[in-house]
Amino acid sequence: MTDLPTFIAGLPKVELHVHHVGSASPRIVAELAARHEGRSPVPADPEALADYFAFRDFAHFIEVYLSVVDLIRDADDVWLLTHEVARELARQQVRYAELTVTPYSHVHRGIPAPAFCEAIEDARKRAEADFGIALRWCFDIPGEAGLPSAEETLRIALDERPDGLISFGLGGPEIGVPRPQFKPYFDQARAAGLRSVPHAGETTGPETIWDALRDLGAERIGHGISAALDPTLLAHLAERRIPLEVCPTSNVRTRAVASIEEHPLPQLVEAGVLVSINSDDPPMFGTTLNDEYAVAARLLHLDPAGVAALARDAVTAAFLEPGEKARISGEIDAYAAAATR
Ligand SMILES: O=c1[nH]cnc2c1ncn2[C@@H]1O[C@H](CO)[C@@H](O)[C@H]1O
Repeated sequence: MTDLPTFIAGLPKVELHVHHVGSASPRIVAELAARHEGRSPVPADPEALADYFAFRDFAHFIEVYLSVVDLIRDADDVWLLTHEVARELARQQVRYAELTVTPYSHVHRGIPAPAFCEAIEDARKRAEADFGIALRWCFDIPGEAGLPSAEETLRIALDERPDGLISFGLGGPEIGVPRPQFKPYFDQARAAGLRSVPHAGETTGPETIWDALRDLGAERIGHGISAALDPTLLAHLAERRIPLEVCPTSNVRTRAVASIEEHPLPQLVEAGVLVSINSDDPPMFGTTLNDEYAVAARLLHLDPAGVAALARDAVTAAFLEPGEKARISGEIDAYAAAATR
């Protein structure tokens, strides 16, 4: 029997809640910072960068996040970031990932939408060829930029419509950014066949999750951890099999949760809610997807069979064609059977 970290490292997985810029490794950040020497507060030195990625609170996290977004100045930077993020996911045996990108933030910094979409699409196709990983895009609205960014994000999604685009999201701060105002944009995105996956209940209460369900037609919820405070919501999510994209270490590092021991993941699972485990912004939180599976295994007291079941739940929650779901689940079953023989 292999030890749990080794089992997790080799386990085929999917990742559903991971941010494009948030996945820039220290090496990539250093390379991008070096390209724009001196004009950024983001340190190029990996040691200094680890200290830079320490957040007083969620608002401070968003401020730091946007300083890394500033490093991405042209389509080449976009391509480099995307291809390297795919490499790191594939290294962790990720077969399929829904990567959240925020086109508004890059277009707003001078990268034309067609060039941005061409860069992510070319990197996506090259990553599939180079690493055997399937990437799909969630275009998300940076909530702090309000309705103008919602308008622009929807326009880019519908006008450019890159082949890999499958979903429409809403990120950034929740406090002071009520979900209902974004209903018209989610209505149009869903009418165009995009799946609805807003963040909600990360730094605010269950009512934000109810708003995301009722006003934005959410099919999955980004984070959604405050559902643990509302038994009616828990029952609703469980009965309707509405998945939560849980990112345990993220919630501790952004101070949304005081400590990993207090994370509500066990209550969510106990209530029968379908949960996927994700890394969110791994280098910024000093974690990896594999580390997040190890954290979940510890919090949920899982053995390898239990961890394999978590991986299968993420496949269930994915916006994947049924045949692809069956293929990846079959890989998980075969791996788990061999490893636990
Ligand atoms: O954990 C998170 N919660 C909310 N937004 C996030 C998170 N990680 C990265 N972003 C990103 O923050 C940017 C500014 O709004 C958005 O691009 C969003 O995708």
